[in-house]
Amino acid sequence: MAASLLSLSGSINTLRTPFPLKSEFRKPILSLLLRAAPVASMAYEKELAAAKKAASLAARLCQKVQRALLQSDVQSKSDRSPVTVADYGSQALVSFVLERELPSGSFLLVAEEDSGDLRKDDAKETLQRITKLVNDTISSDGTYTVSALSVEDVLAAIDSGKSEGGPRGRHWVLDPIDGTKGFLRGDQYAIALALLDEGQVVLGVLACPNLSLTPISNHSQPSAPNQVGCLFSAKVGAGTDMESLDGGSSPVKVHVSDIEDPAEASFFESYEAAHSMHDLSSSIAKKLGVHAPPVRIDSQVKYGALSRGDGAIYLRFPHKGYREKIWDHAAGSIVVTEAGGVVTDAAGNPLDFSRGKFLDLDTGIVVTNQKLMPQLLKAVRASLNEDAQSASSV
Ligand SMILES: Nc1ncnc2c1ncn2[C@@H]1O[C@H](COP(=O)(O)O)[C@@H](O)[C@H]1OP(=O)(O)O
Ligand SMILES: [Mg+2]
Ligand SMILES: [Mg+2]
Ligand SMILES: [Mg+2]
Repeated sequence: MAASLLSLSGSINTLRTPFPLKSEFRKPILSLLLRAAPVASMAYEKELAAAKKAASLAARLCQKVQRALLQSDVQSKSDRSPVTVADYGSQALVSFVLERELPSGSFLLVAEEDSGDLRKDDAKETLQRITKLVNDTISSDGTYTVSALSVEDVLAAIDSGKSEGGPRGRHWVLDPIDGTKGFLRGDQYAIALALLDEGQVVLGVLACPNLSLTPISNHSQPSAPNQVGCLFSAKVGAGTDMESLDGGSSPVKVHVSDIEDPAEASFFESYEAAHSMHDLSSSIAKKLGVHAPPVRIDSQVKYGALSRGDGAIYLRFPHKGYREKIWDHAAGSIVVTEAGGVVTDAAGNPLDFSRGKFLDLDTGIVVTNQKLMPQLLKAVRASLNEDAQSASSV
């Protein structure tokens, strides 16, 4: 309940409460929550600092692997082994850092990877590589005086991520590399880490090693190498910050686009057509009156870019049968909502992170600012109806 009340973000219309709330009660409850806001801004401070450190270190490991992958002329880009090494290495590092930075209390982590395949006989070499990468990254940071981790330590750290989540207690939620396809292409990917408290996302961090600090208006726009690498962080009731991943810039508050006219808006969608129905997005954008072509980016980097107003809308409509996982949206959604945006499913319901590993969604995920959301949901409904009608007439 306390965490639910602390999840004050955005407008009264997007306020999530653990019980149905009639509209006439929204105002008094909002003012109550506003009075509680200073408490909210002090909460989770240690946890946020630990999450930023964990995601930054994991990003360092991933960058090293991606650089080696792109420079190698032997390894084909379709070879999944480098990404496997980086996924596991990133997960082990995040779990290592969180456990050291927050030693008190039980540590529960819901994460994408587990050590099953790594314990097989043919994975010995891969496991050695991961262990070396993790140890090298820890010693490059220099803040932990621990002896080198053994392969068993690394396996145990990866397996800390076996929590199932749910509505009770605190659970960290991790995607060690979100946007595997982008990672392999040398494009965008993110390390996405969030904390759930009593089923609510209370903080989130997105490390985006290939995102430029300056706004992107088009995916293909190159940026100077020294301007690349962003860290977004958000805490309930405290807004969203962006800083450079290398620590070379101070955090700045970011805000979603304040565009009210969809004709001026641009929209993000998955780079991969297999991850989201591009036809449906273009039909929605057309109905809404959006002129600009879609900006296609991999991973939760889309949430980060949207939180600083690079684009105004994010549309995600996975193909039938795909079930969204909480680690693919927990960090991204709080980064956007704390920057003033709204994240809902296609029916306009807020995302519910309290049901375990999966999100129980109506059709898709839509993200925009508060002004555009009503029009966007109307266009979404119209396009989905058309889609259903044409499917039934075939
Ligand atoms: N068939 C699929 N449909 C939708 N999303 C997918 C599918 N396969 C993997 N994903 C996940 O979608 C996210 C990236 O999608 P996008 O870049 O299109 O936004 C990633 O979390 C990716 O997992 P992973 O974390 O393994 O990369
Ligand atoms: Mg993912
Ligand atoms: Mg992943
Ligand atoms: Mg994956």
